[in-house]
Amino acid sequence: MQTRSSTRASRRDSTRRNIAESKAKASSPSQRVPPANQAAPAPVQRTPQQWAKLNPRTQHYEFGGPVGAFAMVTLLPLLVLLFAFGCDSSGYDPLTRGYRFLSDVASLQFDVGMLWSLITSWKPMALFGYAIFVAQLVTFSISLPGEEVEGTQLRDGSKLTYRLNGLSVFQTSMTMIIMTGKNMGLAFPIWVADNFGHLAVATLLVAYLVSISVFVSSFYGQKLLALGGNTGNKLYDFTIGRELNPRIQAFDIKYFTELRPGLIGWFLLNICMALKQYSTLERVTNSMVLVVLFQGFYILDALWNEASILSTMDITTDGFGFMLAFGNFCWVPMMYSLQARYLSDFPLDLSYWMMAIVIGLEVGGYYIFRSANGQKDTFRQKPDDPRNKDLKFITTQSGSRLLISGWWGKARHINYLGDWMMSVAWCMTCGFSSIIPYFYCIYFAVLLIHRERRDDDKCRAKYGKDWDRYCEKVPYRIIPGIY
Ligand SMILES: NC(=O)C1=CN([C@@H]2O[C@H](COP(=O)(O)OP(=O)(O)OC[C@H]3O[C@@H](n4cnc5c(N)ncnc54)[C@H](OP(=O)(O)O)[C@@H]3O)[C@@H](O)[C@H]2O)C=CC1
Ligand SMILES: CC(C)=CCC[C@@H](C)[C@H]1CC=C2C3=C(CC[C@@]21C)[C@@]1(C)CC[C@H](O)C(C)(C)[C@@H]1CC3
Repeated sequence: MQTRSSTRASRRDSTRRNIAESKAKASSPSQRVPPANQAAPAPVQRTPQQWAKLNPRTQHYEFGGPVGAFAMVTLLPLLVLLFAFGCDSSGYDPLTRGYRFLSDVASLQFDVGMLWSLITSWKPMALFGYAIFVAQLVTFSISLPGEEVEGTQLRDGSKLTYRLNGLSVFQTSMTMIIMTGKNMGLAFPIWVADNFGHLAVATLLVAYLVSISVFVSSFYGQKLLALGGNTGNKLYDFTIGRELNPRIQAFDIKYFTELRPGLIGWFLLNICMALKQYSTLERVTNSMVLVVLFQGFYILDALWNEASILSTMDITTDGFGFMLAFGNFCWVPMMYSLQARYLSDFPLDLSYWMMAIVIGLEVGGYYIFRSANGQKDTFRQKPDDPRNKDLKFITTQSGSRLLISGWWGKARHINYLGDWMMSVAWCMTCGFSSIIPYFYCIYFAVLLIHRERRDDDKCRAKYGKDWDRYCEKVPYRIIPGIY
């Protein structure tokens, strides 16, 4: 497995090479690359006909079309609220292990009056606190220095520049939060844990606000739209994302959202849950230590390897709409912190056997996830690297090469398998008494299976017969020999 510093160095080399090549090639204005720290490139003037050609109408729906979009905008937020307010540990239910409200819903004893009383008792302080958190992340993302790198080439020929300062944003915001909350002692994490539902509403409001603003602004000025988010159906386009790279000058809203509020918010909530457990138990259980460490490591790994996100479909292909705004502002912090939350309500110490299984799954999953992603990155971005020398590949007509040995010869998305194994390890830290913490690995399996199909469609459209040739050589999608 390659080391983290060599991965970073390789990315830096390739980024510099990209910038140098782009500068040399910059024959048309759209290929010009701005110097580091400069605002967004000057927009190229095009006629309305040229824009219409560049932004063709989307002909195919994904995610169940407008009906699916409606469900996403309404049902997913309700699900978050259900988990946030419903996981009330004061009752008892064998399946949900004490999460009373959920069992009320399951047994159809749901009381609308109860929901109304929740809405009317909502605490605006939660929105105030969350808004300060997001404003702080925006301020640090804009002001802290970081390496300037280019993203992949867009279909208008241009390349956008991104500033990689995720780790310094993380460190600085954590320091600020610790300094601010220090005088409050455990009162701060206890407040956060006790007001989880109110915070969930706040994240939801911010997600709606950001996605509505971005959707409205996509109709003004000359904007590059996402190929999949320009159907003309407003609800669908709003949900999937109409504009490809909404920006305020050099500040890229999609890039910021993808790696800052969700991941850092998730980390912070986990720490608060661990401190809440400490406040009631006067110690932290081994299960809580494991889940906070594992997820913290996953989050830091994502920030450390920040540049790799530039080639994911979320950045290169998908527009920025409600789905990504909601996913990152609300879904990731509120739903991904479920295990730590559960363990703060129902403390549990794992047996040595269970710890060994959980650690084994985490280490094995991380090894597959990181080395598969790293192998593809090195192969694509540093072709001369000696680590590539034994790898077999096919060359496609588009010029891109597809690996057919190493990790990418075992299954077409072996990296998803590693990611999913980690998700199972996290859920297992909660033992087997309740099904609630297992929501995460079940949802994640659905997300990854669906994502693999979308990526397969994208690659078939891009590579045509070469993709079929690749699929013949690497027949499995995610699990070698099984699926
Ligand atoms: N925790 C979470 O909630 C989530 C985590 N993830 C994780 O994010 C990571 C990134 O995933 P994702 O963006 O889906 O995409 P991948 O990192 O799997 O990359 C897919 C792309 O890689 C290229 N490619 C495919 N096969 C080959 C090959 N054999 N050789 C070389 N290049 C190939 C293609 O792009 P090209 O057009 O360049 O050829 C393809 O579109 C994954 O590890 C995933 O587990 C994803 C979603 C949610
Ligand atoms: C239910 C719903 C609205 C789903 C929206 C999907 C999003 C939650 C996910 C889409 C792709 C994601 C990625 C990550 C988090 C979840 C979302 C936003 C990611 C940032 C997690 C950390 C990884 O290391 C990653 C950087 C590879 C990853 C990128 C994709």
